[in-house]
Amino acid sequence: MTTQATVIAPDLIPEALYPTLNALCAVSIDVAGVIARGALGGALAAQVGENTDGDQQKALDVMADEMFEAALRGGDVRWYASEEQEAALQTSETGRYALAIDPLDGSSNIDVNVSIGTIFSIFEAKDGAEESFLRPASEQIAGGYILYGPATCLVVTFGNGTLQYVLDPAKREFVLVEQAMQVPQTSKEFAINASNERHWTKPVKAYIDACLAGKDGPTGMEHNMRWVGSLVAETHRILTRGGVFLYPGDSRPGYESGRLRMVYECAPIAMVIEQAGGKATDGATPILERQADGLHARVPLVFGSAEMVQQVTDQHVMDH
Ligand SMILES: O=P(O)(O)OC[C@H]1O[C@](O)(COP(=O)(O)O)[C@@H](O)[C@@H]1O
Ligand SMILES: [Mg+2]
Ligand SMILES: [Mg+2]
Repeated sequence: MTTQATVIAPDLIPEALYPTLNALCAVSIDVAGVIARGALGGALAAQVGENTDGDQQKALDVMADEMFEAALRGGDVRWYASEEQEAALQTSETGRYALAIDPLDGSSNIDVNVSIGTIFSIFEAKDGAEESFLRPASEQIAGGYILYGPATCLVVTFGNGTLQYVLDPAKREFVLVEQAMQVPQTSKEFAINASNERHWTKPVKAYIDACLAGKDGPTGMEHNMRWVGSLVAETHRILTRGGVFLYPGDSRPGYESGRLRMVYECAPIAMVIEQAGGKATDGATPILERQADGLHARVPLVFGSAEMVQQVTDQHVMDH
């Protein structure tokens, strides 16, 4: 596999982070290549194990993790924390950064040819692995994702707006297409796994009931629903045309804090969304004010158009 990529418009990327971002991009092009070959590349969705969270590990989850870890070794990343590995690894003696990654997000969509992605979060490294990641999400210095869809895109923020790059596969170049993505302030679209309805809390049920009531309800407008099952794809849709996404805590055992993990899913998605003028909360508190108490800790996630996220918060406040 090649390890070269070029990210165009490097002036928008902090110079010290460029090599790390470039390494992520190079691997993502190879991952995109594997995904594009689908079944021709073997059984990518075959179950090969279980991760710490009890999730099935698919062949592509493990392959992507190995590819990112190998490419980052010996570079500027001192601590590497992955969804697919129980503990963080030291990948260099002196590297300046701590990088957390969901190497393959949306695993249940691998075998159905639906968009999947990679999510990453970067902090300045501290002396220990855990202290590098278990800190307020507002201390991230970069957050982003790569979406493996009909087009492969990189969406990233360094704390100064949200940038979008699209891969030109023939040239192995990520080309800047948007310098300041903006989440529309409101929308008609909501995203939630409705099969969990009977387990929801009162405020979540009240908010979704209001959406379902359409123009006869308190919002006075019709709504539409989407659920892809890949957080990266939902985020990209919401960044592009607005909407709200909810993965709340519910009453299923193990789902008290929802399904999504703070360090390598919720924190970077929250940073990308907030930098684009949207909001991301746990239902009440901004995700960027929260800090995980474990590498794989979960947190309820509500994000998207500012007005819609505020309505969910209002429901939670009313319920107290
Ligand atoms: O299975 P559900 O309840 O629809 O959950 C879907 C969510 O789980 C995830 O697949 C979890 O991520 P992984 O695939 O990385 O484990 C998200 O991408 C998605 O939003
Ligand atoms: Mg994920
Ligand atoms: Mg994953």
